[in-house]
Amino acid sequence: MSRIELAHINKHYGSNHVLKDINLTIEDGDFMTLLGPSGCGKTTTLRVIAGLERPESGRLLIDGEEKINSETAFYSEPSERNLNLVFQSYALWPHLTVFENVAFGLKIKKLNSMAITKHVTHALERMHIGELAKRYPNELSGGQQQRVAIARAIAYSPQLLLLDEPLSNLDAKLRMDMRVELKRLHQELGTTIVYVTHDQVEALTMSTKIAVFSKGCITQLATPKELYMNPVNLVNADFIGNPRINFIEAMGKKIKDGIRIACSLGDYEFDREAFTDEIPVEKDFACIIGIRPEQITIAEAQGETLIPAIVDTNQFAGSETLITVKIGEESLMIKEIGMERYRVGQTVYLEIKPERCNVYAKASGQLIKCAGQ
Ligand SMILES: Nc1ncnc2c1ncn2[C@@H]1O[C@H](COP(=O)(O)OP(=O)(O)OP(=O)(O)O)[C@@H](O)[C@H]1O
Repeated sequence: MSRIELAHINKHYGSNHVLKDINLTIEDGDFMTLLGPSGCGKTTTLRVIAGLERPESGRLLIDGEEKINSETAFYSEPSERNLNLVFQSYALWPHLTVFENVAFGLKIKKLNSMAITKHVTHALERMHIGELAKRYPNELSGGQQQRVAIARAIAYSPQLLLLDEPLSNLDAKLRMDMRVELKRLHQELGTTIVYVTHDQVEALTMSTKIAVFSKGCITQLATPKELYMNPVNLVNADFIGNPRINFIEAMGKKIKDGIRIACSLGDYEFDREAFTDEIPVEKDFACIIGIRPEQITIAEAQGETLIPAIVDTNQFAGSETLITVKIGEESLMIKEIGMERYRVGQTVYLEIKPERCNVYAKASGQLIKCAGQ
């Protein structure tokens, strides 16, 4: 069992307030990813959990046991937290072989040699580096060393695994393989994993929950699907999704049971109603519509609710095609599965369904209507 509770954690480096009242509960068995751009406080949060940083205020509990209490100035040592850590810099013992590096922690736990061989072999195989067992770290590439570091952390079915950008040195294919392995490990062992990354694909593909960091704060805690579908503000909407979400400026009006959104798209007057519950805004307001590239559909024939647009570029991307279209001054990105179907300069007709749109208040940047409503 491993449940982690962070409450009101604040941390400064000099005058730099890097963690601003962090509150986060990581449930037993969660694969919790701390996601955000560089410098937003992800690693510092992980280091606080590990006991490598002391926050000035706040509490940390692991399995209900107090590990930090700033009020009583209590900070338990990293060795008392029963953690397995993998950092971006993997710190392998240079004088030990790969096998010995992975076996190191198991020897300290006093496992017999047969059990050690079994666990080490299995961990190396999981990381696809079984053939490297007899090599020394200086005979390995950065990516291979990184996988040895993960093998070392997972060798003894850990209950809690803290991983800081553990796949950063791997090429695209290996990273994908390792994502599958980590996800499988999580499913098989039910290990609680706290995973730091700025890579949204890693976050979306592996996590059960994602905490989005921005400038030392958590701005959203959600499942990958919730986060992708309904980012709570414009910053998160822009950060999640590749290709990026489209934003269209519009005017919003509060109506009975929902919202009316209107804007000019070239010569077309876009004016739609959407149903939603509470709208926390005044009657009329400036807003931004957010619509994902795969949520816009293209037709070749005209229709009353379809918006005329001109194909500007086509990007063939294997299984899908990315199309940019121009509507007057507006440029939109659309994603279609399959080969390119339209030529540059061709007039096409777009369908934008209001129920597929997120609507954000322009002034605050906050979500006021979710897609799916
Ligand atoms: N030991 C330190 N001394 C001073 N400032 C630090 C120290 N460690 C981190 N910082 C600063 O704290 C802030 C948060 O850093 P942190 O490493 O937590 O960010 P991050 O989100 O993990 O970024 P990255 O993805 O680049 O690793 C940054 O502004 C960073 O420069």
